[in-house]
Amino acid sequence: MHAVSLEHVSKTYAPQATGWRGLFMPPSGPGFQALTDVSFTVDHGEFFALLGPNGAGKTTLISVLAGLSRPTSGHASICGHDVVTDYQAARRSLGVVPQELVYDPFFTVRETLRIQSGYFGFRHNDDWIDEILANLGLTDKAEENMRALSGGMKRRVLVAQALVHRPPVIILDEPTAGVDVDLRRSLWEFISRLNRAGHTIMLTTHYLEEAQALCSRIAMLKRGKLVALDKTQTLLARAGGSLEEAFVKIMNSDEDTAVEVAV
Ligand SMILES: Nc1ncnc2c1ncn2[C@@H]1O[C@H](COP(=O)(O)OP(=O)(O)OP(=O)(O)O)[C@@H](O)[C@H]1O
Repeated sequence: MHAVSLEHVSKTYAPQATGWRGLFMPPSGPGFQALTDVSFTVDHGEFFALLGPNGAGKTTLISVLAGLSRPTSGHASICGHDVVTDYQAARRSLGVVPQELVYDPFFTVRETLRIQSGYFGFRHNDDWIDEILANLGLTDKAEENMRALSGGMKRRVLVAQALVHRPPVIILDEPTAGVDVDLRRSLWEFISRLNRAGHTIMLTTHYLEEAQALCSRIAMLKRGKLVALDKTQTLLARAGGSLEEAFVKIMNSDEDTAVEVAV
């Protein structure tokens, strides 16, 4: 049983109404295909990167795994639980750090984490909440209101929120976007520790040097298709340099289908 599994996953977004006609007529047209026949697996304990340029489909894929968006076809599962037919078990096995800073401005950090714990049925979770706060450098912010935190601090809370139910699989969607060097370091230290403790980590980032340093295997999406999947070292050896060179080479390849896929 894999930590994450995607089998022939495609996702087409429904057509959007545009212009003034949209006020009177239902949207028509083929919709937008954000993912096309994506298949891969991530094993337990892996530190895995999902890379791709803006609009490649990374967030869409994460939304499918988190049960926020239904695949148009294909199947996805977390720790063997189908994200559609066994949603609750799949969601309990997964912690997601979203790309956007979403938070309720009326609660303190601790209240936010208690509420999140409650969603997963954890009532007396303060010991674990304190441990997460300490590891993310948030202990002295615990009683502060969310709206009073800086952007980087809010991002730390998003990471904390994803961890309250001790999920075996953690997905981070660009966790270090707009984050200072100090937080970036402490964040990666903490995430690496979670990985060493057995958690499976899947991350998207535009900082390729982070993926190169942290991840043992890398997948690349281009216009919704999987175009590379291999061990980091193998990708580097093929490109003869850095991950950035490998990325640019693969993204500029005319091939629209998988070019370097190895499992
Ligand atoms: N709800 C939606 N309705 C229609 N199209 C959408 C929707 N969400 C995303 N898309 C489109 O799907 C494509 C993939 O978007 P997605 O956010 O998954 O890309 P991404 O790889 O995460 O990009 P980024 O690196 O910029 O975050 C984009 O062209 C986007 O405009």
